[in-house]
Amino acid sequence: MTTTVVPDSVAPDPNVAPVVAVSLNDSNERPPASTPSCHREIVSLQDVTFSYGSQHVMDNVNFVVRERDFVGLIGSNGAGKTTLLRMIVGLLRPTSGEIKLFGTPMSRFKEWQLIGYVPQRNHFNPLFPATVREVVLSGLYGRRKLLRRSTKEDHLRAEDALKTLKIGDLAEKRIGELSGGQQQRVFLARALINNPKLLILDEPMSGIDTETQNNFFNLLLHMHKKHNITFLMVSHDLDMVRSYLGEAPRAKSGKLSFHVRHSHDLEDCVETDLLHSLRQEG
Ligand SMILES: Nc1ncnc2c1ncn2[C@@H]1O[C@H](COP(=O)(O)OP(=O)(O)OP(=O)(O)O)[C@@H](O)[C@H]1O
Repeated sequence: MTTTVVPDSVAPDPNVAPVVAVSLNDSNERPPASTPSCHREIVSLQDVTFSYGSQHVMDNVNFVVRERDFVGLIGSNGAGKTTLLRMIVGLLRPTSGEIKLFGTPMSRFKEWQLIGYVPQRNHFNPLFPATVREVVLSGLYGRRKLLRRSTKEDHLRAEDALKTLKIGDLAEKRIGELSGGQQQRVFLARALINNPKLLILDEPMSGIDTETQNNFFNLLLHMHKKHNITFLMVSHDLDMVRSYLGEAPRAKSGKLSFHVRHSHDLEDCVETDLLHSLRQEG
């Protein structure tokens, strides 16, 4: 099955426009000499500047996301949050500056399975021709494997992801028939299927009811605290973000604010298979 729901390539649209990066805490820029091996640099933004044509969006953004950080990216409408996430997942190219992923410059980075990405909510036509299972499976295919056939192991992983997100009973439904909250679960399952180290979420809670939002957020916090997942999440729900990440941003860049909380729950650097661990916990 080769259904691709999330666009895997976007023509870069270079251009103009500034904002200044101000680090409020230089511990973000300079790790202590004895940084443990499970606190490595996951995303490094170095003087990242971006414009769409003549429209400046951001200028000289510097920031580092470390392993086990939960980073909340806050900013007003049009501040450039989605644009920044799209650069980090390789869908847009910075006008200037450099992005490194897991210590490797973006141009040489190939391990895209380490990154799960849930874009801003799409509104699907109810007739969109993909089932929930196909959408989840498409998370495995990556950029270079779009045309490969799915294996038995792929299907087992999809099953795991569906059960973890409690959407197993929706597997054969068309994605467009689902409610907003159900669709968000499907896209989180799609992002989790590769057992990623970094999850990038663009307003994952928008348009879903408060109870579902709380459940969803608690699931994310659990993954952060207990399963070593690093998060970069855009959210407009300031109360929810601040309740976990604190009032004060770690860094500011123009209209963008980065709130950070580091997980210290597990001090060893044990690797776990996220889907299996979550299922075992029920
Ligand atoms: N494809 C595009 N072409 C031209 N301009 C764009 C494009 N996408 C976004 N922009 C503009 O770039 C700026 C940043 O947009 P972006 O979507 O990154 O902001 P955002 O912070 O995610 O906003 P929101 O909170 O509303 O989702 C906005 O002014 C927007 O109008």
